[in-house]
Amino acid sequence: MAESVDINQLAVAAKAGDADAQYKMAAYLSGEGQKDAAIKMLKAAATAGHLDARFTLANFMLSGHMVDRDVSHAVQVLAQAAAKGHEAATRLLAVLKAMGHGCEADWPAAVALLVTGARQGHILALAELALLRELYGFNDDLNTALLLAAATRGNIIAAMQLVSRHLKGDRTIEAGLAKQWTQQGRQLGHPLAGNLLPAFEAVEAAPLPDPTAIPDIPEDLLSDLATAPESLARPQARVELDRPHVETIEGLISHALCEHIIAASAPSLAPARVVDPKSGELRADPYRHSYNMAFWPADLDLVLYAIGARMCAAAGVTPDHGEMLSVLYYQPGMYYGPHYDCLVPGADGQNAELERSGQRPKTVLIYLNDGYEGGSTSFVRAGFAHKGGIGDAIVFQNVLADGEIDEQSLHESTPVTGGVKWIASKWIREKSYQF
Ligand SMILES: O=C(O)CCC(=O)C(=O)O
Ligand SMILES: [Fe+2]
Repeated sequence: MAESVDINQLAVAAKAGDADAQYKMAAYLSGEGQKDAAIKMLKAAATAGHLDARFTLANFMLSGHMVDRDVSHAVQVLAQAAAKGHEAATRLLAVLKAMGHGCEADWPAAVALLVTGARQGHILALAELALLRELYGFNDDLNTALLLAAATRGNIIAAMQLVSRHLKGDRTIEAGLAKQWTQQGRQLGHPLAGNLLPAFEAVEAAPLPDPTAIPDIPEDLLSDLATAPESLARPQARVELDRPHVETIEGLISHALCEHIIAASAPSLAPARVVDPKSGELRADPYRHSYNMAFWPADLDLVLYAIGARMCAAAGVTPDHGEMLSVLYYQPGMYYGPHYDCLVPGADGQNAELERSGQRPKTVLIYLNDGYEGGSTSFVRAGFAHKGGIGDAIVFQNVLADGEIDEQSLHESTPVTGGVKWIASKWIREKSYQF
């Protein structure tokens, strides 16, 4: 059998010290369920300097999959791979430096890694640098050039950002290319592409432009982005209700950033599930009839991290108090039944959670799209319902001043009756969130 010959050859090469063969052998052994042998191979490849092996090993150490969890060691291994220009390692290291996960929090160092990646032509870094600059209030030709460079190198998120701008009257790309990228977006499952296609139905497709050169990224760009995202100025909050305490903030983030959250979350959305307390198995959640996902550190990018930090700031806490940024997606008929976001002492698993990171005193939501019917955030006892526009936030308090659950905070998402609803959610903890 061809495969077994390949594996035999691989095993021989791995034994002889070929790092690439060791890396491939590790994947094969892992697939065969030989965990210990797989990890030994992976470590051998990483020690020999194989960059993908270092990145994979760091991811395992970060999550505790296959090896003991060791976040600070993961950071060291990522730093070694990033120093040699490994794209994914540079990107993940930037997020961990921003979070201070396994290392000291160092926002300027995180930004410097993003800029280094962009200068090296890393596709995601080019797109993310443009979006981060937008979050910092810079909307200029450099952003357009960064998005264009990412899009022409095949990044569909950047391409769809330019399509979306085109629909708002920006003529960086012409209609034929907008159509072509939208069709690609649809094939790749970009969540916004399907809806946009009719806008270009009558247009002739154009050939792809040649990949443009990497734009010049000036040195002073670093100082433009040096302020930590939680310290940036924010639009004024408006108090909507005293009990529960509800505030709204118009335009906490821009439309383009909402589109980025939607696009980044879509591949991981799954129907909401709960663990059945009797069988211990996952089953459909009777209260939560929506699709959802959460961005764990390895799924984040610096833009998403900065958005999360901004949400925490809107709740008056530092970023470490926020749980993972989550996204909820409701199709017609879907809803999130009446619930409290705060933890209930004595409920299964919640005592340990309360002990670890304290209560969940506040919730921050950002409305990511509009044009749907139904789907308001409704405080069922307080008789207050709200539906924000794109990029608007709502911040509400789940507990009273004495820390007890505020029964008035019982809330729901009413059923969506037309179109689809996207929302980003961040639950805020009393103490630094331990995960
Ligand atoms: O979708 C909504 O409006 C509510 C979401 C929510 O209650 C939550 O994420 O805790
Ligand atoms: Fe909630």
